[in-house]
Amino acid sequence: MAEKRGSKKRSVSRSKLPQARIGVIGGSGLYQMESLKEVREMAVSTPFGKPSGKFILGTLEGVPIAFLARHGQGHTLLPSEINYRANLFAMKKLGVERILSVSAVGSMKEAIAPGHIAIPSQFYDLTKGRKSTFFGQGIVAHVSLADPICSELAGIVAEASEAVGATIHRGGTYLCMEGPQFSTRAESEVHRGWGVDVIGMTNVTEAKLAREAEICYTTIALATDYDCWHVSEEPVTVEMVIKTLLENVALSKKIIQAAVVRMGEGRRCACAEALKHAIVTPASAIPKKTKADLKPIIGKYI
Ligand SMILES: CSC[C@H]1O[C@H](OP(=O)(O)O)[C@H](O)[C@@H]1O
Ligand SMILES: Nc1ncnc2[nH]cnc12
Repeated sequence: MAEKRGSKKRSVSRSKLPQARIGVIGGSGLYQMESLKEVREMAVSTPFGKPSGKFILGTLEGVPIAFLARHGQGHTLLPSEINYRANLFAMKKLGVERILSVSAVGSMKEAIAPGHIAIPSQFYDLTKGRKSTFFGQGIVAHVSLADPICSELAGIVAEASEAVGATIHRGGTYLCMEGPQFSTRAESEVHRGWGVDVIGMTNVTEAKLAREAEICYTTIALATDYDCWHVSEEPVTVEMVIKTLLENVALSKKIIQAAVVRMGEGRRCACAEALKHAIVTPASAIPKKTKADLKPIIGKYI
């Protein structure tokens, strides 16, 4: 069922959209979730343009899920081409409260071997000028990003990962580069010197927008390679990444399933109220159109 816009078409209001509690963003190698039941596809419109593709809505262990492949179903979008704002806004519109983000990453530490799962707690942003805020257009807000990952959700994922037999690394820093090229050896050495744990090209932008949308966010990062710093490994190639991904995609699906059954209904974390003291602009000064566009995000505060 596609959501329609325009004067001649009937628009579907947010309250009529099926409300999914958990969002799953699939990265490289994860384009669908066969275990979903009662599945249907939905195109969701946003004031920021089109998401990466149609959402797959369904249930997992009875819990409503919204799944989106961030690079598109055929992996047609570069990390820099992804419309992160549309993806996250659509998740909010669909009623998502928690996002599990599955990603391929390069490992910057010997101990994080290919095939291991990292659940980072921090990001370092080296992206270049991506659109990574919903604000502007007459409304100013500054959310806290000191702890960009929801520790409650990350804890659930860590427990779930261990339960399905994954080797996990809790905490650490995910450096998000712009890409699409992989790092030079010099960059890789510098990143290691900074104490970075894993490197990827997508997650920080999602985490920033999730926080603005008051959605809990955690990364399930599958280490696929040692980037290009490791003395006894060849520099990373797409072939290397895909091979490790294909060997481990079933593991990430098991982790998602085990995590979903461990999630209760309510949220005790601060993510749910991230905007409470963040909006600077008084409601009376926010342009009408901006208010209307951002209603799913700011509606409860203005
Ligand atoms: C296919 S290798 C590089 C590619 O893989 C990661 O994608 P994702 O985070 O969506 O799993 C990395 O960020 C790059 O986009
Ligand atoms: N080495 C690497 N650098 C950036 N993104 C990646 N995704 C998987 N491996 C990566």
